[in-house]
Amino acid sequence: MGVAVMKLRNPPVNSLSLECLTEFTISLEKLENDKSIRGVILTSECPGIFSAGLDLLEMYGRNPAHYAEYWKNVQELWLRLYTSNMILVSAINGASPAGGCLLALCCDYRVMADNPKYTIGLNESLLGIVAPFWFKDMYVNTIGHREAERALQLGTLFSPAEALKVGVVDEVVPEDQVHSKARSVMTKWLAIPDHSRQLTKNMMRKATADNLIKQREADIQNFTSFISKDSIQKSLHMYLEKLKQKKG
Ligand SMILES: CCCCC/C=C\C/C=C\CC/C=C/CC(=O)SCCNC(=O)CCNC(=O)[C@H](O)C(C)(C)COP(=O)(O)OP(=O)(O)OC[C@H]1O[C@@H](n2cnc3c(N)ncnc32)[C@H](O)[C@@H]1OP(=O)(O)O
Repeated sequence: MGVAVMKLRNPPVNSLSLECLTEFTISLEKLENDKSIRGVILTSECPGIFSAGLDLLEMYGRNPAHYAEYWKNVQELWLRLYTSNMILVSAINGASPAGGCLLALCCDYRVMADNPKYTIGLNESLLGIVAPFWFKDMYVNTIGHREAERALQLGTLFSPAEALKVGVVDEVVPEDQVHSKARSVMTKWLAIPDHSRQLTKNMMRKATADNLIKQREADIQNFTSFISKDSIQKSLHMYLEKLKQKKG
């Protein structure tokens, strides 16, 4: 039926390393250019984890040129996903913090597994960093200004039930039904003529995408100088240590 399933596989936690981001973008571009493909189901092959988000090791202890290169690729993936002409449905089968949530938010429909261990949200503030304006714009578009304002400041990671209530996801289903539900949602969306759906999607998303497109270079500079600050590097160091200590 012209549907591809993209399974994220970058063990152990599907963090979006530079290599992973690049491969993701290339795969998406290939699918976009394949006229037989009308929809993509985005999911994960890592048990219990959709994606741990951006790779912290790409943003810690590197040089400014690396940060700039990394951020350019993060922007590129986001623009491709957010403005895709294809129908994107995410089957969120695990934890989905920060950049993981970003991937899901780019989709047209989000189905999440009903497992309270899995959380989703833009938790950047918990790391001592700030969600960039285009992450924020997409959050506002999805859950509204008030909810986004609160969730961004608190760095809220929502359980599936909370995520459904606030609108971060569209549907929560038993874990063993995530993929079948994503497929049935896709079937419904495929019934809509592509041209009208695509024009409508473009109308809804263009202003948000253009907001980044018109200031991509400045956004790269902002990221690079922000992430290079000693205080921010210290926060990331502490966060990475906390992740290590969690293991005991
Ligand atoms: C006003 C001026 C503003 C200017 C602003 C300009 C720009 C904005 C600036 C910055 C924005 C940058 C945006 C970042 C978005 C992000 O995505 S940041 C990443 C956020 N991700 C997280 O917080 C997730 C952290 N991870 C977890 O919570 C857990 O690992 C997990 C995903 C829930 C899985 O838990 P589990 O118990 O299964 O595994 P472990 O915790 O034991 O992890 C295994 C292994 O993996 C390492 N790891 C985990 N997450 C990441 C990651 N995101 N990147 C890299 N590595 C990760 C973890 O450290 C373990 O490693 P090991 O000890 O070496 O085995």
